[in-house]
This record gives sequence, C-alpha cells and structure tokens, in this order.
Amino acid sequence: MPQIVMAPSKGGDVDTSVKKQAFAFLEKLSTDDSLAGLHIEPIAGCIDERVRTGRVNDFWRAVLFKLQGHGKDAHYIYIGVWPHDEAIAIARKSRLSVNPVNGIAELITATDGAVPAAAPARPIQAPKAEAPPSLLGSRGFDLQSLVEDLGIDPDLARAALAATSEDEMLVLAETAVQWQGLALIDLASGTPLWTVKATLGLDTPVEPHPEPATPEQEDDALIAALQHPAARLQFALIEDNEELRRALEDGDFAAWRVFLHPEQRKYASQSYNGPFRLSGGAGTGKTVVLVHRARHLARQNPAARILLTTYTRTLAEAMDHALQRLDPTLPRASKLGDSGVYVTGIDAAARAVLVGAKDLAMDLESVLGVRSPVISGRTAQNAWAQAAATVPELPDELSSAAFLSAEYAMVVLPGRITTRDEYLTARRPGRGVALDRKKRIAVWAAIEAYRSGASIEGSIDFAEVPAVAAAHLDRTAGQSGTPRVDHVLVDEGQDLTPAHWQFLRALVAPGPNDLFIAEDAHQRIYGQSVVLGRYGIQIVGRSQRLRLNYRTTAENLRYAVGALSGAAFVDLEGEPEVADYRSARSGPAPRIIPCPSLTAELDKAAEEVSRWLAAGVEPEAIGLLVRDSHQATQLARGLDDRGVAVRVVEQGAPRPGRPLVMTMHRAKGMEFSRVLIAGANADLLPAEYLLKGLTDADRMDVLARERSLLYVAMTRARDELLITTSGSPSNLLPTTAVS
Ligand SMILES: Nc1ncnc2c1ncn2[C@@H]1O[C@H](COP(=O)(O)OP(=O)(O)OP(=O)(O)O)[C@@H](O)[C@H]1O
Repeated sequence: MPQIVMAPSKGGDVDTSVKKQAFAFLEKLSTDDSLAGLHIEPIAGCIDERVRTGRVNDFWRAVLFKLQGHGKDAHYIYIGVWPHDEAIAIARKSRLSVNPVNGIAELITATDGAVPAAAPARPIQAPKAEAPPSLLGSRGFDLQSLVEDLGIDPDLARAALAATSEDEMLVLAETAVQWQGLALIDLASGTPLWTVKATLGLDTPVEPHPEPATPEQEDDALIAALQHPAARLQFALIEDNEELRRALEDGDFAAWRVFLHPEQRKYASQSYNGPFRLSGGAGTGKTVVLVHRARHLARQNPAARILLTTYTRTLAEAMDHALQRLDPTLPRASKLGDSGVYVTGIDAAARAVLVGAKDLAMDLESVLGVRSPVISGRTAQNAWAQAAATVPELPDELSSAAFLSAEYAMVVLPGRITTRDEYLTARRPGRGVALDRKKRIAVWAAIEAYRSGASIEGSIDFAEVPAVAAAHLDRTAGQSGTPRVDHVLVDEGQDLTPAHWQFLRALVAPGPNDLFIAEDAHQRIYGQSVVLGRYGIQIVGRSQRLRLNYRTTAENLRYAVGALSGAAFVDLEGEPEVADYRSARSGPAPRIIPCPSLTAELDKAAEEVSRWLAAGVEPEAIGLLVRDSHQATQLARGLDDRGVAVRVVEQGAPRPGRPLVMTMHRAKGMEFSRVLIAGANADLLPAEYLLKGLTDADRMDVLARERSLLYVAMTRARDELLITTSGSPSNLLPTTAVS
C-alpha cells in the first residue's frame, strides 16, 4: 500500500470541513493510488517532475510528490491543500531534493518564500572585503564552511553571511528549510559548528553513494534521505489512518507529535544505563520528550510498568491528556505498579503506596520517631507556627514556618532523623545558614513539638508522605505486594523535595532506563534546590540540555530571561544553570504598561483583552496571570464589570470559551497565544509578607523563586506578552520592554 508522508507547508492548512475531505482523499490514496476519483496528475511546466496534484473536491486540490523508486508501492509526500489554480502554481514551483553535502531530504515550496535551489548552483565566492560586519563572519564562518561543510543552500548562506544581528538571522531562518534555519540560529548565537552538527545528527559522515542514474534510483535516494533525523523535522512517515487523521486535524498543534527535533527524538528513544537528566529552558519541549519516551518504552515492552509523574496534579493531568493525544492505543496502567503507563502527581503516587500498605507502623517510626501509627488527616497549615511558639529560646530568624519546614524537608526527613542526638550531628547540605549546638537544640525542640502535635492528631504532612513511602518501599524490598515500577519519567524535577527523590529511588530498582528526569532550574517555584547525588540518584555524565525554545518568540524569551538576572540558579547536579536559550520564532516586543491606579490598570486590561478578542484570538488562548488568588478574583471582577467575561481557573483542566485568569503558579506548564501579567507591582512581586523574618540565605532563595515565577509567567506566551502595573512596578521586571 502506498506510504503517506506529511510535509505540511505554509498556507496549505485549511478549515475543518476541507480537512475532513483531505483526510478522506489521503485515506483512499493510502489504500490504492489507482482508485478512480483521486485524479493524481502530473503538472506541465514544473521544476520537479515528481510533483502531482490530487482532487480533494471540485474546488480544492492536494499538492503531493510521488516517489516510486524500485519498491512496489509509491511514497506520497503531502504538502497541503489549496484552491485549484493556486495548487497548480505551488506545485509548479516546488522541489524535493537530497542535500548533496549531508544527505538530508529537503522540500522547498513556493509558499516558503525560499529560493528553490536543490544544490549549489553558482560557483562559491568568498565574501567581499568591504562587506559590512557579518555576525557569522565575526564567528569565523565563511561561505565555504557554511555551504561545503554544513550543507547550507548557497543563496541562503550568502544572505546569512550578510546578516549583522541575531534578529536578522531569525528572519532568514523563518523562510529557510527547517534544519538550515535552526543551524543558522545556533551558529548566530555562538554555538560551535561541531555542536550544531551533533544536535542535528550531522556528525556522522554521509556514505558515498553512486550518483543516481535513473529516476527510480533518484526516488530511492530521496526515500532514504527522508529518514535522516534532520529531515524528520520536515517529513513524517504516517503509520496508520488514526495518526493521519490526528496529524491533519490538529494542523500546527500536532507538530510536537510528529516533527521532533533530532535531539528530542534521541532523548525520547535512546537507552541509558542509569538515571538520565534532561535540562532545558521553558518551552524547549521537555514534556514533549517525556511523553514520547513513555510511548517508546511502552511500545518496546507493553508489560513494562511505567510511571510518568510530576510535581502537581494539574500538570500530571495535562501530561496524561498529551499522552492520550499522542497515542490513544498505548497500554495504560490503572494503578501504580501495574503494567502500562501510569500518569499521576508525585504526591498521589506516594500516597498510593501508604494507602496500599498492610502495616506502616515500623515505617512511620523509622522516619518520624515513636508516634501513633494512625493516619487520619493532613497536618494543619499553622502547625509550624504553633510548634515554634512553644520554644521561646528559638531565635526569631529560625522561628518562621518557612525556615522550619525547609529544615525539616531538607535535613530531618531525608536523614530519617528521629532523635535530638542525631540532629545535633547531622550534616545539613544545601542549607544556607549555619547552626551552632544551642540553635540546633532549639530547632529540634520545635520539630519535636511539631511531631508530637501531629502524633496526637494522627496527621501527616505533604513532606512526610513520600518520606514514609520511601521507608516502606526500602523495608519491603524483595517482598511481593508492594508496588514497584520499571521506569520512572519525571517532569519539573527542579520542584521535587529530597523525600520525593528517595521515594522514586525506592520505587524503581537501579538499572537501565530506571529514571529519566526533566528539569529547569530557572523554573523552581516550590521548595529548595536539591542535589540528586545525595539521594542515591547518580547521573554521572548522563545529562543533556535542550536550548531551542519552541513556544516563545525570541523577543519575549529575551525579556523573560532578563527577569532571571540578579539571582544564581543551580541544577539537580549542583552545577550553575545558564540561560543560553534561543527561539526560532519572532514577534512583537513585549510591552509593559505602568498605570496610575488599579482602576486604570483594569481599564487597560479590559481594553487589551477586548482588542485581542476582536482580532479573533480564541478566548481560551488568552491567559491573564497574577501573583495570588486574591488578585485573580479582583482582576476577574474588574474585567467582568467592564463587560469582559473571563474564567478564573483553579483545579482541573480549564473549560474553553473565555479568557482564563489564574495565578502564575497555576499557569506552570501551560501556554497561551496572548499573556497579560497584571499587578506586577513592587509590593506584590515579591510579596512583602514572604520576606519577613527570614535568614539572609532564605531571603535570597525566596527572591530567586519570585524571579523564577515571573520567568514562568512570561514564558507562557507564545505570541504576545503584555505586563501591567499600578503603583511602583516590581523591581524584578527587566527594564528593556517597550512602554
Ligand atoms: N518538535 C516540536 N515541534 C513543534 N512544536 C514543539 C516541538 N517540541 C515542542 N513543541 C511545542 O513547544 C511547546 C513547549 O513544549 P513543552 O511543553 O514540551 O516544553 P517544556 O520544555 O516542557 O516547557 P515548560 O518547561 O515551559 O513547561 C509546546 O507547545 C509544544 O507543542
């Protein structure tokens, strides 16, 4: 049966009813290309003889390339649907070729605006001496290196050498063949040539093939070239009708499912001898890699027990949804430890272990000390304050709930410390403030008060659950009846606590592909910075980094990264994190609009949201983000009073139909076409109460988290970012945006 290959081009995407007919057309084509009614026809006067058009209906034509080769069945490369005459015009000017330098299949259509040129057509000339300062020239590149070493189209390479800034390069890249555009963006930002080649899978030499002598041999060469990792940025071999339907119906939104970057593809499918860490900035596709990897592992072994997890329940639900969209046929587990993929929040997974355990008394005692074995509820939020109040000798800066709960989560729980003597000699890695013996005695007294209160209540807190679950799994290792898994995939790893890591380490035995961890130290908005090696998770050289942002425009990304400056960030291996991200998309500069009062700010917000809606932006593609839930209610009411109906989002998947108002924390992992950050005022960002009575180290940490929160919020914007303030603007806002 003919093989369908998707290679959607700009402008070839159509509305739903035509899509349905395009699907019917391709479905038929994939069964038998000789069927009547398909009208697969060659075009006179085309630059590539393989091009065809096919009849979708009276008005619409599909543009395709037919590769017959020596195989029984042809490959059809579908580039889109256009009205009849336009389809013919596009077909005439489109060309499919194999890059002579690196063997990548390349499609250039008239719609891309690129100059169709299959191979170096003109003699290569050195740039003239009087040429203006060239960005790539200043990095040591010349026409020869770009064309002959990398394989960039000569005309594009000339234009790239004339570019004097990263922004100019971005404009060029947007019209180039995908892999060439990405290579130029990387080179322009200072990435060495060998790294660019490695990330695109161009680091293995191309096998010298005899020049194809016949059209069939040429077709065969093209079919082979479609499989190159960099070609798969543009071409997707469709496996079945279901995949075809989804790829067509979702258009651009399906891109993450089929057109993986060569690096993403590698991390989704490569086997690792032990824990692997994938870092990457916001929007670099970490979640996409995790979801693909879950599918890969499940397909490789349908009996495998796979846990896909993350910090919050909402994000876990979003990953579950993405997995369903990627592959509805995937084996799913209905509970932790069953065969198939199980998607859940990390706390729910830990809770499931406790709920399923026959006897927890020993585990509770080993982690929390002697206490009632009953667990009947969650420890009250003010329990730390109450415990601190019972210890008058506790110095002020050590009596905040922030300090005590962090000390508990970072030192006491992971160390399974149950006595004062243990605490007095405990190592306190990652804690900024040194404690002498007297202070330790006072802190321990507060911890004991906290624990005895919980014992009386029979309660347990969020931090304790994974710690006890880890102890239970450790104790029952080798026994049946306790859930274990074969693979753990973690998103948002930067937010997990030491006890979470101990729990995960206990859940999966050390071995190949045991843990795959995605993280972004710049997005740590909960808890403290953690170093995995302390909790039995040894990465040792198995870590990689994604730097290409798929979501955010270069303008918004640059601005968002600005919010991170002034704080230090450390990754899960304890190394400093750099913000060397780039984007392949450009758009308007972010705007910051200071308003004289809250009323004026609400007026402005209503005006801008109305403008977006009037311009046809889908309501739910507008995200209105604020620092806290009080502001969310205030903003929603203010907009409502001004005739703009919005929806405040708390738990669960947001319902579509209205612009969505939510806190920045809630927006984590989400994305919107337009983002308005409201109330970015000096007294709210950072919130004043958060900084009260903290040690210097804790204060620095809170400030870094507030910066991260702002970075998270800003990087939710795909296209447009607007920030409004009333009163003094937050000092955390970068100063470079347009007012
Ligand atoms: N290969 C790809 N092709 C097209 N779009 C992609 C690709 N990879 C990722 N994307 C898109 O980029 C956006 C960000 O992806 P994803 O959420 O996986 O990134 P992330 O690194 O997890 O981001 P964050 O850390 O901000 O949550 C999504 O819209 C996703 O569909």
